[in-house]
Amino acid sequence: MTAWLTMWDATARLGGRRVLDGADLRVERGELVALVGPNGAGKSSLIRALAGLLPLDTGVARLAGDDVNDLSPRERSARAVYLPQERRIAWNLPAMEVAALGAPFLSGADALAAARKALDEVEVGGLADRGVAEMSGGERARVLLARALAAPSQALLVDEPIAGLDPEAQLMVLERLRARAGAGQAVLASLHDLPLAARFAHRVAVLDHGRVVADAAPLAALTPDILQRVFGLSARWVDGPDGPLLSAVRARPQGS
Ligand SMILES: Nc1ncnc2c1ncn2[C@@H]1O[C@H](COP(=O)(O)OP(=O)(O)OP(=O)(O)O)[C@@H](O)[C@H]1O
Repeated sequence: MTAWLTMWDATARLGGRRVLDGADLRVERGELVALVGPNGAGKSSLIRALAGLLPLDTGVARLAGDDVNDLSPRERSARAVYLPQERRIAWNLPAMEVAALGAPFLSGADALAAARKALDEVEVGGLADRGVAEMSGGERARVLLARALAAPSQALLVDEPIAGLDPEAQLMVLERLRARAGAGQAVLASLHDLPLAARFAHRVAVLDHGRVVADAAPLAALTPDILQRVFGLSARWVDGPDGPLLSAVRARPQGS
């Protein structure tokens, strides 16, 4: 079966620096895949390449079997929506109107209905009429996530969807993303919280220097060896009542 999101042998440069270096990744519909890796590993670059926003030097990024660069904006948005890591919004629009921008190809009434549903989905329906410049960072992040969720799309490409959210909201968002996968979407989410990635993702892909160096069920991907080599952690997983917990120290503390 063709995976919904496919990246194969992708290389790309930014500012003369190689940011993807032979990256391979596949995400099927029905899967939540966590993309993890240290700062600068290339997670945002990989997600942007899949969204058609970062040109590849070699390799290919496909949405539902077609090269993303061969698709019109409308076709792209039907196949995958993109939540950027950047949470800035230029205009002080009400949350409802910002979320409705996620569904630009729906009629006005349908777009507003989709926006309302998406705001409720991430539990900020009560902020629908509030200007986004008058919100906290976490509230605004949830409105932007709602904008992505409002799109009638088959896949979600979400860059750090839980960054800046409180612990309860982090769990809520990951539950929602997992439910979206359960409903048949392909979901690729970059995450820094490894225990939450292990708990919620069907699969974890570990990116290091622009290359996917492990891609498997969470604890099969996040082995002690990978945690040491890629993340610089001396770590082990411990069974917790609600999921795996990571006991970790820096493998190479400064001055040692
Ligand atoms: N506009 C740019 N020009 C030049 N280099 C860039 C640019 N944006 C990112 N980079 C570099 O590309 C590499 C990959 O960055 P990217 O943002 O994809 O990493 P990331 O894994 O998402 O990091 P983080 O966890 O910090 O968000 C890094 O070395 C970064 O310094």
